[in-house]
Amino acid sequence: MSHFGAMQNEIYNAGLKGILPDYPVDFATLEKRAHEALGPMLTNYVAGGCGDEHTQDENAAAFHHWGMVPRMMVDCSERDLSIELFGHRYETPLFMAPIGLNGEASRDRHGDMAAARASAMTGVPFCASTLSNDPLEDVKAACGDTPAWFQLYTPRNRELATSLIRRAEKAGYSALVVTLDTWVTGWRPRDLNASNFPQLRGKVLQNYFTDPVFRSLLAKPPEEDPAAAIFTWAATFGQVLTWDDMEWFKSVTKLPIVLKGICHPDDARRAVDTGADAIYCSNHGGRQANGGIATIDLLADVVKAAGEVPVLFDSGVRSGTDAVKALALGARAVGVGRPYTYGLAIGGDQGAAWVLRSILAEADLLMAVNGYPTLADVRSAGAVRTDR
Ligand SMILES: Cc1cc2nc3c(=O)[nH]c(=O)nc-3n(C[C@H](O)[C@H](O)[C@H](O)COP(=O)(O)O)c2cc1C
Ligand SMILES: O=C(O)C(=O)c1ccccc1
Repeated sequence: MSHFGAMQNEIYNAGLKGILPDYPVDFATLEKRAHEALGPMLTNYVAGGCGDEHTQDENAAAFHHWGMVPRMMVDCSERDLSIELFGHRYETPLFMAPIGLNGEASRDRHGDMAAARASAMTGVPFCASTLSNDPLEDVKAACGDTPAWFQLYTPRNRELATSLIRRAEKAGYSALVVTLDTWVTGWRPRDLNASNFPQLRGKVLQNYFTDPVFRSLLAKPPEEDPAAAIFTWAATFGQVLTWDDMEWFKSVTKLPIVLKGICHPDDARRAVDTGADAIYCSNHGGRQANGGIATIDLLADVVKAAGEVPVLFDSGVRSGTDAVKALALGARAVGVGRPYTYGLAIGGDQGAAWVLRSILAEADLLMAVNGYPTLADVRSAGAVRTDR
């Protein structure tokens, strides 16, 4: 039964002894502090989105036109925020979305390890990105007892793709999240104006540089000739996937397959028909396609089309309230993206864990005051669109 809301009393009680929190609990202050810590180049990359960033802004803003109706005289002195996914019971309905730049976000440049430790501390599962400053084996080990998932950017070279999948299986990841929406990078004015793309400067490529198949493609090891290794990475990075590829994924691994980037109900149905174990409704935080619709506004139709297949969600979640709204609209689990990376920037593992705990505390207390003791109650209460 949930204890997440207890963070509130801990903060007030510490205040009685004159101790203020080290980190903020609201997104606006968190973002401001993180941008100061990251500096302009990394801020451009993490905070930036595609085009004029309208889709990215809408992702967060659209939560405001969804509302929930409180219920009274319900015993919700205990709340249960646990969920079942891929045969495992998780204590929280959150997960840490894959963020390829975690490695660079923390001061020691081992932000993937710090994110993994935050996962171990909070029980919020970490979806480790293919793009990482530390190899996926080390990252998994740092997740402790909390299950972790591996996000795959499918290389054009299938032998390399297979090698990454085998490594993820061997390391003990319990799901494979295949990202569909980023075989080519969206048009990102902030990065373009600064002429800076971290991967092309050799950042976050350690999963490739430590891979035996990748290394076999090189004349010299990456340690000796990093420029050639980066060139080889760029040449193999972007594989366009089609529905026919599902057969290959199903043949190559027994891990549950999650398709990330699904926003259309027809695509959700196709994913189910071709054997996806979960659907991940996301527009990549508005970083890939501009001119899109806030993902939260598309979620309910994707959930309906997915039927019994669980739907994961991200894009624009900034608070516990946002998370509860996504759960009310049918998400099985809700991905926190930029907020935890900002936590890494201001306080490493402690900072990321603080952000996750704040979001959980707000969600728990919202369920308490709204009279929703379980996530089944949240879902049956639903969310109401207020602008129509
Ligand atoms: C800096 C950054 C790097 C990202 N890297 C990846 C990645 O490596 N793989 C992936 O599938 N998604 C990646 N994403 C997308 C996130 O998984 C998630 O969909 C997005 O952050 C959600 O939007 P939000 O953070 O605004 O809530 C990245 C997002 C950001 C901000
Ligand atoms: O920055 C991103 O959102 C991201 O995931 C990515 C990864 C590799 C190439 C381009 C974008």
